[in-house]
Order: sequence, then C-alpha cells, then structure tokens
Amino acid sequence: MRLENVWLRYRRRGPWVLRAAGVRVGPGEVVVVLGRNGAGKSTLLQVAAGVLRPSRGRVTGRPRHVGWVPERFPADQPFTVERYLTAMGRVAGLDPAAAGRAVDHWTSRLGLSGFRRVRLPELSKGTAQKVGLAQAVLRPPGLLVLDEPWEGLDAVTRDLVPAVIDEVAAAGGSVLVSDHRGEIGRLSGARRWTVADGTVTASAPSADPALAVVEIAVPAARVDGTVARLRADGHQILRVRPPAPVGVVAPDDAGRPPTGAVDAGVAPVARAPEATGGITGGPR
Ligand SMILES: Nc1ncnc2c1ncn2[C@@H]1O[C@H](COP(=O)(O)OP(=O)(O)OP(=O)(O)O)[C@@H](O)[C@H]1O
Repeated sequence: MRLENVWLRYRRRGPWVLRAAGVRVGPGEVVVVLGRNGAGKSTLLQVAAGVLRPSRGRVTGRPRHVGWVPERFPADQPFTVERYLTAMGRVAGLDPAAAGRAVDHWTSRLGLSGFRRVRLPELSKGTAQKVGLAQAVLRPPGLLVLDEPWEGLDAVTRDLVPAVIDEVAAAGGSVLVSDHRGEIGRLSGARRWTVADGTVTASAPSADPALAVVEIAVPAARVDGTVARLRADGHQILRVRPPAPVGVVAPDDAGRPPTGAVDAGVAPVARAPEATGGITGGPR
C-alpha cells in the first residue's frame, strides 16, 4: 500500500496537518508511527485506514480487509459486547458460524468472556478498548491500523498487543501502529515513520542490541506499577504471567510462601531515541 503525495487539512484554508506525505508498507511489514503529541500520527493512520480521505494525493493498494483500532473506542452504542462483535464479524464478511467462532476466540483471549452480555456504554475504558481491539481482528486483516493501542489496557492485555501484531504480520498482513510512550520496544524488526511538521520520514528498523532476559516476581497488586516503572527505565516487558492459584506456586529458594506472585520477563535494551517518552512522561 502506498500513500502518494498525501496532503490533509481538516477544513478549507485550515493549516495543513499532512504535507506531501509519501510512504509505503508491504505485506507482512510492521510500521511504528512516531511523533510528538499533535504531530499528525492519528491523522496519518486514519488516512491509511481509509477513515479520512486525503485533501490531495491518493492511497493506492489498500488491502480489502482493514482492521481499525481507534485511540478511543466509541462505546456509546446500545449493544452488548456479544451482539456488537458478532455484527462486526458479519460486517467483515464472516458467515454466522465463523463470526460466532471468532467472537468466542477473541473474547476468551482478551479476557472479555465475562462481559459478553454487558452493554458497551457500561464497560470501563480499558474493557471497551479490548472490544475495540477484538472487532479489528475478528477476521484476519490485510491491513491492521492501531492508534495508541496500549492506552487504558491492563498489563496482561498490553502484553498481548505485540503478539496480535506479530500474528497479523506473520499471516501476510501489514500493520501500522502509533506509539508515543515508547511501548514499542517489543516489535523488533518494525520500520518507523516519524511525523513532524506535516512530513513523514520513513526509516529502517534499528539493529537489536544483544539482550539478556531477567525474570522477576512481584505481588500481583503491584504488577501495573512495576511494569510501568520498568518501561520508563527503558526495559522491554516480554511477558506478564497471571498469578498461579494458591498452592500451585512453590515457595522461593529462601522458603518464603508465594504471595500470588507474577513473573515479568524483562530485557534491558539500549533505549532508542524515539522511545524515551516512557510511562512516567519523559520527553516526547
Ligand atoms: N477532527 C479534527 N478537526 C480539526 N483539527 C484536528 C482534528 N483532528 C486533529 N486535528 C488537529 O490535527 C493536528 C494533528 O492531530 P493528530 O490527532 O493527528 O495528532 P497526533 O500526533 O495523533 O497527536 P496525539 O499524540 O496527541 O494523539 C493537531 O493540530 C490537531 O489539533
């Protein structure tokens, strides 16, 4: 898919948000879209997804099936999670049986099984975001576009996002994902588009430094805070395991009983310049 000489402004005589943007993404490629707040990342993603039409220029070769995950899922819709997702599966071209299977799969995988009968406006922001992610991948998309998909998600689900992206790319889909918090460390091999002053600059993936993996255990109640601190320090979080049932986890080497511990895989990385805006709000 190519964006060819794309210009966009939101109103006549308004400022140009995109100026002569020209970038391409191929099948199986992942692109991380970077830029400071208000630079135009969402605008670029919406043009790529076909949500916004360029004021000038064109988008060619957009795959037929596009999955779009907006920054904020529009939860103000009078449906239950199950009815909404089933309908979205049908809109994506799945037959009723396939739509049902896809809804079962994704509600289970994203921890939404207990919310299937809940109406969208009653969901918490994070749960609604998961519904927003699920609807985009019910049918494997040829293009998956995610606008800050980590916002509002709990640590376990945040950890699933790179896995979902990898799966779409492995199946030959293209993926565009914006990231202003430097959460993207896990997507090694991703290309980068940087948006600044209306222009989009593409760059190749940076070479991965040698990594070591450190496993740690923390009380379950402190997982989110620990993950946030580690990310802010420039570490990648590879995996967050939910607490094992009491009685299953063995005491540690010092003979202390388990505390519902969660193991996080952590890999220290050389911080990419774009990834310095960590969870605790460094420079963006
Ligand atoms: N619907 C709209 N109408 C008018 N202007 C808009 C609209 N949406 C975005 N803009 C403006 O376009 C510019 C780029 O916004 P955009 O949301 O694309 O940036 P962004 O890089 O995604 O920002 P953030 O990181 O804060 O989400 C900003 O100046 C913004 O105010």
